[in-house]
Order: sequence, then C-alpha cells, then structure tokens
Amino acid sequence: MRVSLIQLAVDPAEPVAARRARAARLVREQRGSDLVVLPELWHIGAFAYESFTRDAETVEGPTARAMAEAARDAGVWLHAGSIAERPEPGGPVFNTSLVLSPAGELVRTYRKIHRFGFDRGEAVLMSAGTEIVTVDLPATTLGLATCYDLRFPELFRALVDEGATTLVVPAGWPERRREHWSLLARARAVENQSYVLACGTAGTHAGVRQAGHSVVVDPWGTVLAEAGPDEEVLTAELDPAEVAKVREEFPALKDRVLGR
Ligand SMILES: O=C(O)CCC(=O)C(=O)O
Repeated sequence: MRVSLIQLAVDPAEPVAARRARAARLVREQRGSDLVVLPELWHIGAFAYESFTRDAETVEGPTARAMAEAARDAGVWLHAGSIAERPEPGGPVFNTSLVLSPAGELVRTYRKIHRFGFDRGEAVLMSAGTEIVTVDLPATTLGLATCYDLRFPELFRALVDEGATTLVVPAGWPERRREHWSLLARARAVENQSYVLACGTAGTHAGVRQAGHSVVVDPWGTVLAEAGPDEEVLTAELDPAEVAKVREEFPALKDRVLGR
C-alpha cells in the first residue's frame, strides 16, 4: 500500500484559492498511490487566527469540492487534511478533517477534539469535536486525529479499540516543538502497534515557523520515511499485514489492565 504525504508550504503571500489549486495539482500527481494525506488547515494556516471565521467553509465548500475532484482524477483515497468548517452562517467553527474516496465521495469527517492555544487561538475561536472516527479502507482502517491530539494517548487507544491500524495525523506543528512531534509520532506507533502517518506543513505563517518533518512510522516504531523542513511529497510503502504480525509476535496490547 503506497502512501503519499503532501507536506505543503503555507505562505501568507499565496491566496487561499491559489494554494487550493496547487494542492489539488499535487494530489493529482500522486496517481498510483493508495492513500494521499494533506496537513491541518493548509488552506489558511493553523496559526492564521483571523482567517478561522473569515475563510471558514462548509464540507460542500470550495476546498472540499476541489479535493473531491482531485481524489477522483487521481483515483486515490484522500485524507484532505483539515479545513476551518462552519456548517451554519454565524454558527460555531470546527477544525474538520475530510476523507474522500477514489470516486470523489466525502466518506467521513473528523472534528478535532483537543483544541490548541490554551486561552488563545483555536482554543477560543473554534469548537471541539466529540466523536472518535475511524474509516475502513480496502487494506487498513484509518484512525483520525489532528495535530495537538497527538499529545493525548487516550484518543489513540480509543481509535485502536475501534479497529484502527493506521493512525493519520495532519498537523500545523511549530518548529519550536519539533522534537515533541517526532517523539510523539513514534510513541503513538509503538504503544498502539499501528502505522502512524503524521503530515505537517512547511513555511512560516502568522510568525510561526512550521516544523515540516512529516513522518511515516511502522507498527514497530521504525521510521520508514521522514521529510525535511521544506515543501515535499513523502512517499512510503506500507504492508498492512505488518500490524497483525507485530501485535501477535509482541502482544502488549492484550496485556492492558486499565481502561478496557
Ligand atoms: O502541541 C503542539 O505543540 C502544537 C499543536 C498545534 O500547533 C495545533 O494543534 O495546532
């Protein structure tokens, strides 16, 4: 199973429509991949707080439509990263991930549960999701999480309990905490004996330099592929059978005592 993570650069000088078109073009170029992943809030930038309400869209809006067409043209499953989603005019805004089928259908959405910013930014401007979301693909089951969610292992354990074998984490993670990003992505893979696809952004927006360093980790915790700091498409081959193999050979998940 081939996966492609598009570590898109978010540059405030590039208009949203231009970045949307560029992202769609990059998705189309991934024909031959089974699953393509984009980062968190790439249309506006995860720290562009003034855009959260101004540029929010519905899940039938221009970003979702462009991604649906790109997924269909490329014939790939597409985790289109997340968008600022406002379902009703004047209503709450969510940080919502979109998963599209190779036919271009919106199969599932996931609203980020843990909002980042403490008393600023997303934490006050957006509303929290409440639903644990998995998506069955032909070869694996995706467990969905977004950026700051990576710090909350109980979410990932709940996803595994729902059958997830590949944990997908779009992000807009800052360079300042890059070590946390790399460490936590591997930790989530090891403790959940699952693949982790962690796709961040590149560039600097709203004065926040992004970490890049998207990473694909296998269920043993081995890094299969890691990006540098700049825009790049990271490709890796996964063997979905590897998850069952690791869980059988080293059955730590079966030894859980708490929280079952
Ligand atoms: O947890 C962190 O250090 C970064 C989280 C973040 O940037 C986000 O969730 O948007």
